[in-house]
Amino acid sequence: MCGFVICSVAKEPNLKEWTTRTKAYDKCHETVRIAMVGKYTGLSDAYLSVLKALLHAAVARNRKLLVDWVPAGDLEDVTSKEDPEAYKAAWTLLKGAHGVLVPGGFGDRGVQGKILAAKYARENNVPYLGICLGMQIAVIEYARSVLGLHDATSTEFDPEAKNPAVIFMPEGSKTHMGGTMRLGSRRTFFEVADCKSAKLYGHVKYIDERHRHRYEVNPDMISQLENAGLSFVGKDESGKRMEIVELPSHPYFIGVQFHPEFKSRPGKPSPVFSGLIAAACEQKKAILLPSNGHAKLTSGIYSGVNGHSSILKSHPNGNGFIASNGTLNLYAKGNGVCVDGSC
Ligand SMILES: NC(=O)CC[C@H](N)C(=O)O
Repeated sequence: MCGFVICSVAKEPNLKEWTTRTKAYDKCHETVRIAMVGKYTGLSDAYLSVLKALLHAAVARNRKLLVDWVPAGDLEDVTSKEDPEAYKAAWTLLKGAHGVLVPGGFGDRGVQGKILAAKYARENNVPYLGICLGMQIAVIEYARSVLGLHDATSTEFDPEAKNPAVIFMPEGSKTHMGGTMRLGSRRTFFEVADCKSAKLYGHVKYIDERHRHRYEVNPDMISQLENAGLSFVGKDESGKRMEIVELPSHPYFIGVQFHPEFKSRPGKPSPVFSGLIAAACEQKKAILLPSNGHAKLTSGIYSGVNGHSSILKSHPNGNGFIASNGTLNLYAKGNGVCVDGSC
C-alpha cells in the first residue's frame, strides 16, 4: 500500500548531473594533495564532513583528491626525540602537500604541532585553511611569531595565560558543558569587500554558516594583530566577534570560526574549500614549473611530485593513507579510488 502511494507520486529521479559528475571524476587523473593536520587521524570518520567538503571542491575543480593525514603531535619537537621516524614522516607529508587544512578540535593535545603546521604554511606561502580551532591556531601562531608574544595562547589550553590571543566567550558557562556552546547557524558580515573570502562567497553582504565553539579570538588583541598584517574580514552582528581572518599578503591563508564543511554539498562546494583547492592547484603548478618565481618560495621543501619514500609510516583512518611500502591508497572504503601515486 505504502509502496503504491510512493510510486504514484514520486517521479523518476533525475540523476544526469550526478552521473556526469561521477563519470568525469573517474576519468580525472590530475591530483591535488592536501595535508590534514589533526589529532584524530587514526580514527575512522573523525573528520568525515571536512573530507567530504574537500572532495566536493576537488571534484568541481576536476582534480583527484589526495589527503595526507598528519598527526599533529608527530610534528612536535618532542616527537623528533621520542620517535624520529614518525617525526620525519609527518614533516615529509606536510612538505609534500599543495595545501594545509587544520580542522576543528578541543583540548591541548597536538596544539603545538598544529601551530607549527600553520607557521610552515604561512612562511612558505602554502595555501592554508583553518577551521574553528584551526582559525584560533592561526591567530595564536601569528601573535607568537609576528607580534613576538612567545607565550600567546588560548585560555582553553592555559586558563592563566598572560597573553590570551583566544579567550572564553563571555556568555558561555564554565560550569555547564552540555548545550552551552555557541551552536548552529549564525550570521557573518563581510567588513572588507575586497578580500578573498568575500570574492569566494560572491560578494554578498553576509553569510550564514554553522558554529560549534566556546572560545573566540580576543577582541582586545585585534588592532595589534591587524597592525601587524592580519585582516579580520568577517565579523558577527556585534562587530566584536571575529568570524573570518585572512592574511592579504599570502596566496591563500584563511581561518574561519565557523564550520563551512557542514553546508558543503556535491555540486555546490563550500566557497572556502573551493578556494583552498584552487590555491593548492596553483601551488602544485608553481612547484612543477620552477621558472615561476612563486616556486622559489617552496623550493627545497618539496621532494617531488609524490614526495613520498618507502619509509613513510602509514596513518590509516579508513579514508586514505600511505602504506609503509610507499603505495598510496585513497579512499580505500570506496569514496573515490586511487590506488597508487600515479593516478
Ligand atoms: N569546534 C572547534 O574547533 C572548537 C574550537 C575550540 N575548542 C572552541 O571551543 O572554541
